[in-house]
Amino acid sequence: MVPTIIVHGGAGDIPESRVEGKLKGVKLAAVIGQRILSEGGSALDAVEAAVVSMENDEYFNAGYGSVLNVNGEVEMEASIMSGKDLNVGAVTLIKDFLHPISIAHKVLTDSPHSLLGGEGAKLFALEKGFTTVPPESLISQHARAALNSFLQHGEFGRTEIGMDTKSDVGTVGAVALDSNGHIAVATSTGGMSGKAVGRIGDTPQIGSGTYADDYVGGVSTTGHGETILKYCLAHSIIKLMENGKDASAATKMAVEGMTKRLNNTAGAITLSKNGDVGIHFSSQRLAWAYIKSNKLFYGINHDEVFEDDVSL
Ligand SMILES: NC(=O)C[C@H](N)C(=O)O
Repeated sequence: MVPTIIVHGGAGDIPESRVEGKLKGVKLAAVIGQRILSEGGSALDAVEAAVVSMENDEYFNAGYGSVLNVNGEVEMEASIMSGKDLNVGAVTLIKDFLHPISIAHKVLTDSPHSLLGGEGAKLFALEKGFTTVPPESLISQHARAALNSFLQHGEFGRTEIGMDTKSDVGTVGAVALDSNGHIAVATSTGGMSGKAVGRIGDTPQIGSGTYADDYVGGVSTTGHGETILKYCLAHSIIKLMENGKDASAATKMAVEGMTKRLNNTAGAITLSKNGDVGIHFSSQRLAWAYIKSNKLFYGINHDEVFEDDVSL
């Protein structure tokens, strides 16, 4: 099996000033993940490493740079899934760790549970040796400005259709196929600016933000959480593929179907079990990148594909 990785850096109405930083970040994340795969590493390790790289980057709404809830606090969530055995790990309401995706991965490997939240997730992380960081150290200037703008003009629940909120975008995700034919998916987010304290979105919910099945493929989603979770967007795409659609057609059909039915936007990245790629977004933009046959493909606007040579 030829190993492949695809990553995204969030769907939405991404302002011009954030385009370059996001493209740089998704390209780097794809290279980091692909390096692990090309050395024979697992899809799970590759997607974690790709997401960790974007959690470190203030251009994304995950880890450092996460958007803020209505009280001005970071509350992050993440999930990871192994297509080999359908094992999952997810965390939510994480306030003081830099890498929620790594804690989610530990839940997958070291816990009998699938989703841990809040205080329990913190206890688990501490038990497993993760170190806390001061919550303020996760807050970027951009996230603060986004909350201020939300508090002045925002209406929670509208992304692009009907309302201009440029601040929520930047959830990150990765889907990888390794040389053993295993698929893994990871997704991580700070959620949405101005969300209620304790709000949980689509990202930690398996079938909505993340799904992986070696028999079919893997999907990571981004966009308006309350909409994505009603449609179980990631699993909707998997179902369409199971019923014969290719990765590209299934991704487009489910994202467009969700948008039509629920009048809100999202994006998704997909890999089939054979490594075929699907990318679709009903939002204005979605930053994405993938690597195939030593070529790095990437883009952010509709109908746009750039290509670079890549040396790993
Ligand atoms: N930008 C995003 O993708 C936000 C995320 N899906 C959420 O609603 O929590």
